[in-house]
Amino acid sequence: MKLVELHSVRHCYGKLEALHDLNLSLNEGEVLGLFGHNGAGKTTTMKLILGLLRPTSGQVCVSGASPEHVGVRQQLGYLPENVSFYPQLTGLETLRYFARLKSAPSAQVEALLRQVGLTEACQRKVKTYSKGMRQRLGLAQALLGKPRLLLLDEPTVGLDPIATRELYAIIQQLREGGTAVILCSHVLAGVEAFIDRAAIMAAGRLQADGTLSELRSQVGLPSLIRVNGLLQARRWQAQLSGEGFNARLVGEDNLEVATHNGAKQQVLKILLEQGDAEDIEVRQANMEEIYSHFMTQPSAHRSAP
Ligand SMILES: Nc1ncnc2c1ncn2[C@@H]1O[C@H](COP(=O)(O)OP(=O)(O)OP(=O)(O)O)[C@@H](O)[C@H]1O
Repeated sequence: MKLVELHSVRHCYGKLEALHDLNLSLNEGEVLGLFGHNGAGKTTTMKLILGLLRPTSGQVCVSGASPEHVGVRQQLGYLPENVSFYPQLTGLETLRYFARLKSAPSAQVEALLRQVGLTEACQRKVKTYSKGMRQRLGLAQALLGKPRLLLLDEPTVGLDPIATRELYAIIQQLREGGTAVILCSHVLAGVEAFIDRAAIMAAGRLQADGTLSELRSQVGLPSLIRVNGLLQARRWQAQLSGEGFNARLVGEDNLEVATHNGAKQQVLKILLEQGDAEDIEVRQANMEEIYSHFMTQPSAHRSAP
């Protein structure tokens, strides 16, 4: 059984149809990246899964039941986009307060503060916390009760690169522990390493859904082979271009060659044969490129909700 299943879900806010015929599912322990432009319907999708909204039509199931079911709600953790706390409470008091609200064992509080790196700051008032600290406290709050499914709405907004990496490391630990995660984000750089699947939404519809390798083969974007420190780069560019490859000179001694799967080995063989490259890097299409591809498809330009 899938942990989450959305069947033909429509959701309307009054006359505005925010989601049209959405079908989406999630397995236990899977991390799904949910991406899309502003207003694409990501938060609405999350709220339906959380049971905070009801679909206008269609069905939303979590663990085979309605998310409004108390037993199901207890399996869910949510970090909203704009997390806010009582500024006068300390981190520890805040988490104890949420533990009571969620009927989670108070023994989890200190362990979670440790997990998100807030032990030392836990006696400080939340109003003195930085944005990154508040996000981490929000994550600890979402993890109370050991949820089977964690929904994170823009968890890296406002985080510096180190804090972002730390947050992803926590998601990685959770995944290893079997927690499923839906990660909704506009920050696509580097996200590939932390997700199992990506769903891309535009104007309330799903444009794409699959593992990264499935999406890569759907989009057919080339891999880039970058060769650094190549003596006579210009000569190699001419040879590769002569053989029909798209080879671009970068500076005087670097080459960038765009190749599709079948040709990758052939290009690498040609480049290795002349043996004077300092470094060769092969880079597959990343999430930003995959996303841009789907967003420039005509189907992504139906009138926005
Ligand atoms: N409470 C609401 N009342 C009316 N319209 C709403 C409401 N919430 C969202 N919408 C509309 O529904 C559509 C989808 O919004 P949603 O917040 O789900 O998008 P999103 O993908 O999360 O956007 P963002 O990336 O900007 O957070 C948008 O057109 C939005 O204006």
